[in-house]
Order: sequence, then C-alpha cells, then structure tokens
Amino acid sequence: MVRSKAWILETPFHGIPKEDDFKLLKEDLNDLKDGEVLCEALYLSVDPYMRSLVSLGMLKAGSPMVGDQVAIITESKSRDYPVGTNVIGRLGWRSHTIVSDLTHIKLLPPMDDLPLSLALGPMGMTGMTAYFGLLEILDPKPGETVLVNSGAGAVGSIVGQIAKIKGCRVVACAGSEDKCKWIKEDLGFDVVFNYKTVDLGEALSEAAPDGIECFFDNVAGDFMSTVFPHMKLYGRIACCGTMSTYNAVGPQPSGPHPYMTIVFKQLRLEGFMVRRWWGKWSPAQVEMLQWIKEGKIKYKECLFHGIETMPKGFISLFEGSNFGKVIIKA
Ligand SMILES: NC(=O)C1=CN([C@@H]2O[C@H](COP(=O)(O)OP(=O)(O)OC[C@H]3O[C@@H](n4cnc5c(N)ncnc54)[C@H](OP(=O)(O)O)[C@@H]3O)[C@@H](O)[C@H]2O)C=CC1
Ligand SMILES: C/C=C/C(C)=O
Repeated sequence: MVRSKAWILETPFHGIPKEDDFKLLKEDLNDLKDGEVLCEALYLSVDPYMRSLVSLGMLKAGSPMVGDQVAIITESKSRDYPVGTNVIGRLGWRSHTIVSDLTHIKLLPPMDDLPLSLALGPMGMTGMTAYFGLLEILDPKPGETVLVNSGAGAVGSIVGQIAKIKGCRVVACAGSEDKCKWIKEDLGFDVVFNYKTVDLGEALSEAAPDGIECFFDNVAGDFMSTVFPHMKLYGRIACCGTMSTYNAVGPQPSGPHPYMTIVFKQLRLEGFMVRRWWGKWSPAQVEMLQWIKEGKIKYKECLFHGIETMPKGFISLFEGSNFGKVIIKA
C-alpha cells in the first residue's frame, strides 16, 4: 500500500496566498488495475497561473492543487510505461499518483545529461513560453530593441537570452540588485534596471531613446501603461502574464487608458497561451537543449526541498523572493 501526500486548496486566496490557505492530505492508494501506472513525483512546479485559477473560480475550496511534475514510474501495469521510466505530467501537487489515462503523462523531452528538473523550466512550460511568445508573437529582427519585465524570472530570463541569440538589444528589469546583476553580468542583457528603485518612464527613455520595437510583458498594469509611449511606430507587444494584478483585491484602478497611443503608434498587442504551440514543442525543445549545451542559454533554479514546502515555493513567486524557476524537489 502506497500513501500519497496531496495538497488541496483549503481557502480561496484573498490577496497574496498564505500558507494556511492550503492543506496537506494523506491518502492510501489502491492497487493498480490493468493499464495503470504509479507515478512518484521527483520535481514539482509552482507557477503564477495557479493563482489565476483561483481568481477565475476554476479552483475552489477543497480542490486539489494542479500543476506539472516530473515523476518516475515505480509500479506499472502498462507495457508502454515500464518501471523506471521518467515522465512529465499534469499530476498536481502530490507525491504519488495512480494514472489510468496515460495521455496525462508523456516521456520527458530529450535531455541528454541535463538535470531532470529542467523539464519544468527552460525545457518545459516556462522555456516554451519564452520561446514561442518571443519568436512567434514578437518575431524580433536583429538590431531591434526587446524590452522584458520580470527579466530574471523563469520566463523573462529565457526571453532575454533568446533575443540576444537573435541579435537584438535587450532592455530588462527585475526587482532586486542581485537579480539585476545576474541578468546584466551573466546573461549579458544590454540595459538592466531595478524597476523598484527608478522612475520607470525615465529609465525607459534612457534605455531606449529611439523607442522599443518589441515588448514582452509579464507584469501588465501600470508598468504596461508606462511603456506605451516608449514604443516605436508599429511596435509589437506580447501579453504573456499579469504579475501585477494576480493578487488584486476589490475594484481595480480604472486608468490610465493609453488607447490613443496604441492607435497613433499603430501598436500590435497579442495575448497568448503557450499551449497554442503544443504541436511545435518538440523541435523547440531540441533547439533549447542545443542552446543550453552550447552555453547560450543559462538558467537559475530556486529549489525548495520536500513536498511540504510547496505553498512556500508558490508564495515566493508573488513576494519576488524567488530567484529563477521555482522547483520543489520531492
Ligand atoms: N501566457 C502563458 O502561456 C504563460 C504565461 N506565464 C506568465 O509569465 C510571467 C512570468 O512567470 P514566471 O517566469 O513563471 O515567474 P517568475 O519566475 O518571473 O516569478 C515571478 C516574478 O514576478 C515578479 N513579481 C511578483 N509580483 C509582482 C508585482 N506585483 N509586480 C511586478 N512584478 C512582480 C517577481 O520578480 P521581481 O523580483 O523582478 O519583481 C517574481 O520573482 C507570469 O505573468 C506568468 O503568468 C507563464 C507561463 C505561461
Ligand atoms: C499557462 C500559463 C498561463 C499564465 C498566464 O501564466
């Protein structure tokens, strides 16, 4: 008999999530039936979208927490997935899972000798978000200026590095001096500033006096409104996420509404969800693997240890205390 630990949402979040919004349950799992496999989590991902699922009412009190994990098959009644196979799947915040519908898991992408946890970072959902959001939505040309906020984060740090690979000038910001130092000195972004300690409008004027062609936006809100006047004619904006609003409570500020700037500058804004390109993930992962092996893409992980730490890891995303992709090592 295997005992699984599984996190549920006990209380829907109000503002920034708190540790006691979650509850860790223990459950005894049944024996496997034909065709089923037992997955044991090795690495689990926490991501900002999990916060939005609560705001959108898709996760309610008592719901199991959802999310991706890298797991190993420890028992199997399926010929396709023998014991010892490493898989990735949306199995939730839980230590052990019986999987009956095997379409919920798949083999890891080719990883060579990279750590398996990278299948949740640059080789996984956050890396693919950076890859497709930048290359498909913004389609940057050599010499263009690409602005990315949350630039030391799991998505933002990869956006900036791919933009450098493509010959762009990268302007990025982050919320601490350590993060800024990393993306400037180790990742080689061209202009970096701490958005918490500067006047954003002034920093953008200085960083991109001729304007910004491409803006990869992870934050939205006032940040985005401030960027509009700094965009070049026909500028492109990829709306990836809204870190500044996920924990908002009550009526939201109603302005500024820079619609005329959007019109006069003929800007193109496009929201996207990374799964739009699901069918193209495999070749993108091969290219990402190559870049990592060549040292063109560097990454940072922010590791928490033990499934008990999942709420802490999740909350770190909204405090900005994470530095790199937040991964829980089971
Ligand atoms: N559209 C899609 O398909 C996907 C979208 N996303 C989005 O990408 C974005 C980045 O995600 P990810 O890379 O995983 O997370 P990060 O690793 O970037 O971590 C979140 C970071 O956001 C910053 N932050 C937190 N609160 C605020 C705030 N109130 N205002 C501004 N910045 C804040 C902090 O960085 P700092 O210290 O620099 O402030 C924090 O470290 C998110 O918006 C997420 O929702 C992610 C995956 C898929
Ligand atoms: C799949 C993730 C989506 C966001 C908005 O984070």
